[in-house]
Amino acid sequence: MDKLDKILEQNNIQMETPKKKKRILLKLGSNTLTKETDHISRGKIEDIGRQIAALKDDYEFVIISSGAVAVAKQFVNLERSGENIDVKQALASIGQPHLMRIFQESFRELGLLIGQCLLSPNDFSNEDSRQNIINTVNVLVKNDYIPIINENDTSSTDAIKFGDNDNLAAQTAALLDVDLFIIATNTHGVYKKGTIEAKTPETIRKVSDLAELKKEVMSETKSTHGTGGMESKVSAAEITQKAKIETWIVNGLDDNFILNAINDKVHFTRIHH
Ligand SMILES: Nc1ncnc2c1ncn2[C@@H]1O[C@H](COP(=O)(O)OP(=O)(O)O)[C@@H](O)[C@H]1O
Ligand SMILES: N[C@@H](CCC(=O)OP(=O)(O)O)C(=O)O
Repeated sequence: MDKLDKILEQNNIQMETPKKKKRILLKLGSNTLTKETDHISRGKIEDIGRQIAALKDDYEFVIISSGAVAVAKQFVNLERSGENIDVKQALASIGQPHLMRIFQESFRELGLLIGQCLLSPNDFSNEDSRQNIINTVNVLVKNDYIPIINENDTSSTDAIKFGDNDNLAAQTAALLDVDLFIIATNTHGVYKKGTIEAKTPETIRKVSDLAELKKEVMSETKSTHGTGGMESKVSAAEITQKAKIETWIVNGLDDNFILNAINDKVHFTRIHH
């Protein structure tokens, strides 16, 4: 017992211990951030900020945000086709500061502060890098800064090739041992395959068998900006499931999608362990 505890006990003073906040890792895909248009939606980023502000007494957020390539495509036309990997890397380099500017401006209006972290897949296999990521994020969060993470597309190409920001997000969730991993995409979670084909999509609401869930995924279907499709989201959930972290796949296009999922007001896929 330290000095302060002794004094408190002798004087029968009860100190309220601060409530431990739950940590949510929120992955935002390009489709969510563009609302499936050809430009980043400031309105969507504000919607996300408002929800984080509303939840900030109980939850702390770490964000993995795609969108660097999408934002650059809005106003840059590099010489060669945007489908070449090196051109996409250059687009990501141009788009990333713009993406962060939009986050910074929109979040600041809501009293939220941000920091940027760029990570590479290799970081997760290097013990020093792992510890450095944990340390940086912890200091940011402790000081009420929201870390906004993206892949470092200059040194690695997994995200822009395979949509592996889902994988990066899952690895980060496991590394930071978060309480909940939310993947925002453009569907109300994973639909039963037959119901997509019948054009009456029905969400698989609760699942733990990911091999079964994979069978429901249509592997060739990807949307406007998306790179990984639903397959990479289910693979990401395999990583978090092993780490005993619950994963939610929610529709980020809806307003208030985080609040509505937490309050069970919308359909989404909940993957438990
Ligand atoms: N069973 C399924 N349920 C829902 N979406 C599916 C399913 N199978 C494939 N998909 C496709 O996965 C897409 C989401 O992945 P993606 O386009 O990479 O989005 P994001 O940019 O959000 O990462 C959906 O728009 C849909 O076309
Ligand atoms: N680093 C890239 C990520 C690309 C990516 O994974 O996109 P998505 O499938 O929309 O999550 C970018 O910011 O554009």
